[in-house]
Amino acid sequence: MASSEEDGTVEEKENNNKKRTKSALITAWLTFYNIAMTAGWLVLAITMMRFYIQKGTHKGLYRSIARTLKFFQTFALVEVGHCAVGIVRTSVIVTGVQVCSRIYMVWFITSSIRQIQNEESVILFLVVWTVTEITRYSYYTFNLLHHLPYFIKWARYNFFIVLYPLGVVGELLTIYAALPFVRRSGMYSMRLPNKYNVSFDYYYFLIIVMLSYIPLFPQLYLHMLRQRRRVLHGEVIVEKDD
Ligand SMILES: CCCCCCCCCCCCC/C=C/C(=O)SCCNC(=O)CCNC(=O)[C@H](O)C(C)(C)COP(=O)(O)OP(=O)(O)OC[C@H]1O[C@@H](n2cnc3c(N)ncnc32)[C@H](O)[C@@H]1OP(=O)(O)O
Repeated sequence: MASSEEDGTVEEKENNNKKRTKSALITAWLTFYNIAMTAGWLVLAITMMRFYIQKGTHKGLYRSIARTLKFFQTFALVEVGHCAVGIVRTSVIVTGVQVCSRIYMVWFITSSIRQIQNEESVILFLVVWTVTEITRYSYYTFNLLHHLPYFIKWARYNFFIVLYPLGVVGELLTIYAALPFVRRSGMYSMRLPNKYNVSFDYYYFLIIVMLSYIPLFPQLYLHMLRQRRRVLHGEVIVEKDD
């Protein structure tokens, strides 16, 4: 009897130790990840500012940051993994839509179509993303370190009110600017007849992507407004399971 009680206690202690080690490893990984991402977006911000100050124009700016942008934006896929394995309390769907739409914007629109890289709309979404991400990742970092300055918390849950719609405007105008080039070049499209007997028109796909903002954006925006009420005003929000 005594020995089984002792076993129970030893087992409990071992389980608690394992849980503590796991939680410390997760915190260490998330802290590293968030610091790396804050640094990445800070590098992008500084590179963009330096480019503009030195050249006095936004033309050529996208090309100068394309590699770094592709790297850090694509690396954000890790975040979908964080949600999927449950190490952060965020919906896989919300994060997935957010991250994938950005990666799509970078790889399959802006980087693929050189003719649109100097559009003002590209600069608009780049500036908006950069401010958002520096704020968001520094919020997560300070939060994990239990030293969160109030202005970062405030910025994380207020900036998006203006930045989110501005980012969407920048993205939509960029896709719109891409349409004529996509139509003319027939890029990423498959015309019949072909050996797979499949037809795909990237031009119409882009129009569908633009239309998909109509149902998706309000949901993401409302999600952020609910997060804002929860974090800044302490409201208890019961969300549907995504
Ligand atoms: C084929 C392609 C098709 C494409 C189709 C396109 C349609 C797309 C339409 C929509 C378009 C959107 C485009 C995006 C544009 C922009 O980004 S514009 C820029 C402005 N944007 C914003 O300001 C919003 C940014 N988005 C978000 O913040 C997202 O909603 C989010 C990234 C998914 C985060 O939301 P959420 O996690 O729910 O909120 P949080 O409050 O931040 O986190 C909840 C809890 O989880 C913890 N946490 C999350 N991540 C981390 C982390 N990395 N490290 C540590 N902790 C993390 C966080 O601390 C919270 O914890 P608690 O406080 O304990 O609850």
